[in-house]
Amino acid sequence: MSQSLTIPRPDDWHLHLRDGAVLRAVLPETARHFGRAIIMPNLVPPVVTGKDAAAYRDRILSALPEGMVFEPLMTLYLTEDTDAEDVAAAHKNGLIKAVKLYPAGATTNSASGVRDFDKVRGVLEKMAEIDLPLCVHGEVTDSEIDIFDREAVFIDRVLDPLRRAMPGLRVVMEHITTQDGVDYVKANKADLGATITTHHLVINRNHLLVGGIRPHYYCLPVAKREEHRLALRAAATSGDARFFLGTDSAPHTDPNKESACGCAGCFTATNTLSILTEVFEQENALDNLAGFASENGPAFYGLPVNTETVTLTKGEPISYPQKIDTEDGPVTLFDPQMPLHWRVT
Ligand SMILES: NC(=O)N[C@@H](CC(=O)O)C(=O)O
Ligand SMILES: [Zn+2]
Ligand SMILES: [Zn+2]
Repeated sequence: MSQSLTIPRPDDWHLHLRDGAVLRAVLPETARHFGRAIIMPNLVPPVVTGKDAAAYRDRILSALPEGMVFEPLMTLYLTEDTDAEDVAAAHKNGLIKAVKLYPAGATTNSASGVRDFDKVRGVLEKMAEIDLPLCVHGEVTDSEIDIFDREAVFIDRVLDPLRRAMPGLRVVMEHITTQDGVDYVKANKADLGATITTHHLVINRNHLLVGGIRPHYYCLPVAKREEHRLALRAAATSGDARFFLGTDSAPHTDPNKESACGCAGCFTATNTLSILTEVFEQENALDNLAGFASENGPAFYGLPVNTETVTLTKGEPISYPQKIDTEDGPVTLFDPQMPLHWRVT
């Protein structure tokens, strides 16, 4: 007997589309299944001003194939020179849905991020006033902090003090990877949410390092111990509305991944929904998939749930490409190392 599940069309609350040839190749992979996505601004150079975001949105919409419907939800990259009035104007005219904070040096293309939090105080105060959420890459960058501890240390040293200093600022902890992240969200109110990626529900650090180093499992924040993966699975499938899907699908071409100094990022857009459904089924939580993938994100961002639906049908394991070709070179798709039985129809 075939089993099927219909949910509102999902959205991706953390997505990297890049630009140019890679944008053209990866955009359909997301637009096929997702209605909207929060578009990360870490281009080179980054999307800093309202003007940059408007131009990037136009490039995304021009890259969308005929007949596909997709709404990019734009963000601005917070720098120490960001102008609070420009942010407010871009929010007022509906262009942006969030501002993104990268601690300088924390991840791919984060060099223009924030070093001195005093310099962005004015912007954060304005955001609290106009109720514009701050999305945070939550890792400290201090060289003496072990990479596996950087999220937990960020919560204590940066995030918690920042939230205390900015009451009223709504924050999304992006791509949480630890029990500490889960606990911190749970201990707070609905003004704090967190996105969880597909791949962090599937891999732990052994997948990355045992039996040979696997560059396509390297992302930031780096996958942690198994107990943390289990905490993320519990949070994502729990039905708690403060947790929602942000795939962090982050394409890099193979030469940039399979390198002596490979880039961080897992590309998951193509098979994300099938993987997620498999995970929710394994956790006996198929009833909570709609919340995680389609409802909790819009609720946090104050947007309507998509009215269209997608149906997932269970059957023989599906096939999907190993790589997506782009004019800049191939991009390897995330391999969940398990058969996927749920097809999106
Ligand atoms: N997640 C990643 O490993 N990489 C992202 C940046 C980010 O989200 O930190 C990227 O832009 O490639
Ligand atoms: Zn990040
Ligand atoms: Zn990201």
